Amino acid sequence: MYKIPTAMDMKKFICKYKSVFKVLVLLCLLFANTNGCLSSDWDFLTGDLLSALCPLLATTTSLVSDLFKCHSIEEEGPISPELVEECLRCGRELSRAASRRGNELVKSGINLETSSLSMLHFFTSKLTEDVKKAADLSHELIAATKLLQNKLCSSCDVTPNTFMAFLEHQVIKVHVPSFCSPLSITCSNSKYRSIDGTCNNQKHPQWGRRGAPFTRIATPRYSDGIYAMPLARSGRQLPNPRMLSTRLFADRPISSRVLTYMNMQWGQFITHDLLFQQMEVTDEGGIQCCLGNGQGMLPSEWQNDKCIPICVSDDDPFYGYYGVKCLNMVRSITAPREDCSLGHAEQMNSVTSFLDGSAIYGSDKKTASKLRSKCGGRLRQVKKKGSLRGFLPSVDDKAAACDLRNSSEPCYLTGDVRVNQTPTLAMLHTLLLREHNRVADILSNLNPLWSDEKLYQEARKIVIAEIQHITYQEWLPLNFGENYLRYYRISPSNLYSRDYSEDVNPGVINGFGAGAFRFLHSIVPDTIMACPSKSFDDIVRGIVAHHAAESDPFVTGEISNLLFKSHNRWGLDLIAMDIQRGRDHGLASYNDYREICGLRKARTFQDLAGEISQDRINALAQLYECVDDIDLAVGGAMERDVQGSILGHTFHCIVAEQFYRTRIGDRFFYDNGEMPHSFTPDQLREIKKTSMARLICDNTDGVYYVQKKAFEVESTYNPKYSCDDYNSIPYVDLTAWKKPAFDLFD
Ligand code: HEM
Ligand SMILES: [Ca+2]
Repeated sequence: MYKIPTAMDMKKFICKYKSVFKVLVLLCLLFANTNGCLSSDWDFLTGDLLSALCPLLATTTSLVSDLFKCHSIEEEGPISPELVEECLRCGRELSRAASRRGNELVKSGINLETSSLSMLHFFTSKLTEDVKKAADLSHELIAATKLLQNKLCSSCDVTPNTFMAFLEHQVIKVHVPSFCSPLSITCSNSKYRSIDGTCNNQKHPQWGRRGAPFTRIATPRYSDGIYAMPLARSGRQLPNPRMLSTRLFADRPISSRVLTYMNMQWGQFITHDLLFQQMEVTDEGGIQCCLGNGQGMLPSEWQNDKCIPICVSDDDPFYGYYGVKCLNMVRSITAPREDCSLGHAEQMNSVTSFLDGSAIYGSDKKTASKLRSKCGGRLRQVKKKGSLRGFLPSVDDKAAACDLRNSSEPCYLTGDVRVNQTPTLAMLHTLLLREHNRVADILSNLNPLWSDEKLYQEARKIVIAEIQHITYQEWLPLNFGENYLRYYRISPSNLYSRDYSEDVNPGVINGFGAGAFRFLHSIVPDTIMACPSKSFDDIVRGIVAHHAAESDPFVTGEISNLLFKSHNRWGLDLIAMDIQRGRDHGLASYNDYREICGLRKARTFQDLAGEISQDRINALAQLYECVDDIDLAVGGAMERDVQGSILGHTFHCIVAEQFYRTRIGDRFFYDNGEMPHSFTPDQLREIKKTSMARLICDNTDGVYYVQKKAFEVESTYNPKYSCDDYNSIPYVDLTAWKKPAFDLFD
């Protein structure tokens, strides 16, 4: 049933690294005493519940008490299957007790009622049933790992880190179906992508699917090796995220000279296609970690174990004025590992990792079906007076999904619940909804006998190809430079590419979603366009005329003080949240990522001089105790830009790696040739004519002129052209999709 490591295995392993252990033991002892304000409530739970729930594990006599002594290894038996099973059973009990406790806390009045409405919506975002089930299972496995660690480490010279290294080498597979069994997926030979991303990779059908754990390129730095928030090398707390935000990311938004607001908007849109890190919620509602109106931290006995609030100091330059001392923050949901093994926590991606239009079409079958009109291959849309084109449909229960002042305000339904974050994001969703229906109508005219299903799938395939083309042909080279595309061999090909590899995991890298890509929060301009009185076309015109902010460590107060404030006077700090989120996910340090990205690992702050300016090095040295402590989100943001890119070396490398995997690991990538689902050469040539400007021209009523490069501001080098000028803004002719009448069922 189990692949159980033997005591001998463990002893050999421990003995091999004995000298290292002695040093680590000291660190381990330090860790044990420095949990402080950021610890999860593990101690509380184990203290109170363990002896009641798990008498076997609570006893002080260890079943494997002599395991780590380095003599007479031959006499030792294997770690008993009973121990592992007992850890699993208790892990389940403990995590269920923790979730019951979470529900009770909300029911007893510790809820988010006093937050602004939009903040409340943010923290109460519901999990679908299957996502919740997987998240619950991962809690059980994490708790079981922790119990095993406690048991094995309690009476011996072993630290959390060495325990994890041991697990890594001797993975304890849990093949007890009642606890966890690896997904078994049967794939058909479909010509189209599945909605949930399964079966894209035929060798690893689970890769890139909705609900998959994020992939890692660096070992995590949880302080207990498993799930506890990271600490500084010294064992003390890492610097406060809000302090880092105010000291290093000044509120001084500088306009980008070249990039439009649309460039920022596309970035957020493709982010939402690639990943979604949902937060833990209870069955009774969102988790509150602060005293009602942020005036302080809840005492630990009232805090949910998933709380990771951000403390704010009394002299904070903004919140100090309002007496705010605590910003709510809750841990991301976690996923079981692909093989169900015990080990450190992995966070869950609750959308498909592929760049596959999941934000438009949904990542699960139920949502996908709800979004379809079931006629002519179209998506559901609503009509408005005075406009020939459709708009996004509304959710059934608007008040539950949106922050509304009155019920006539919109609250949209799309493939992604984050659509309502800003009006300009909803605008982009609308453009793509219209594009789908426009394409479906043309295909239907060309092939009147095609079924709704065939039209939907073909239109979806074309729209996804357009999204991929715009991203890889226009957006990536503009933001990260042509060199980067060449270096990673993902430059647009003349026609087909043949680079698909079923050995490349298309999953989203944890350090990309919880670190590197979030740096682009700095290009959010200070006026987030929120003008419901403007017409749709006005918003589109505005978005290609307005500038994005410069990509630098200066960010607008709109997101560093006022996020989700709605009618309140203060909101959240997205920069502090990005830093705290990186810690929540146990992301390796900036220094570790430097090394992965080919730079020399810094031993002193001064070693950063090649990438970071002296004044920023000085600021970092004042805030962090040790160069190894620097968070990825902070160190990466301080680096000078790589030539031709809006990112510094380390972020650039992580982002490049991600877009490489997103392309090479996607069997359905639009220009893959010689596959049963590949576009014909005529079709692909047409797809490659598309552009952001064309997408705007084809899906608005009254936008007649657009600059050719819509992600760049208008200039003499990038002038506006008429939408009717098909030479300057080429048009995608779909006649290549006309099939002979007998060709109905391919
Ligand atoms: C108006 C603009 C934007 C707003 C208001 C916004 C807001 C947010 C919020 C509230 C989160 C969740 C934070 C957390 O709980 O940890 C988030 C996550 C994220 N944002 Fe943004 N964002 C914006 C634009 C962008 C842009 C332009 C990019 C990149 C090009 C970006 C990349 C990300 C990434 C990678 C995540 C993590 C994925 C997720 O779970 O959503 N965001 N953003
Ligand atoms: Ca996706």
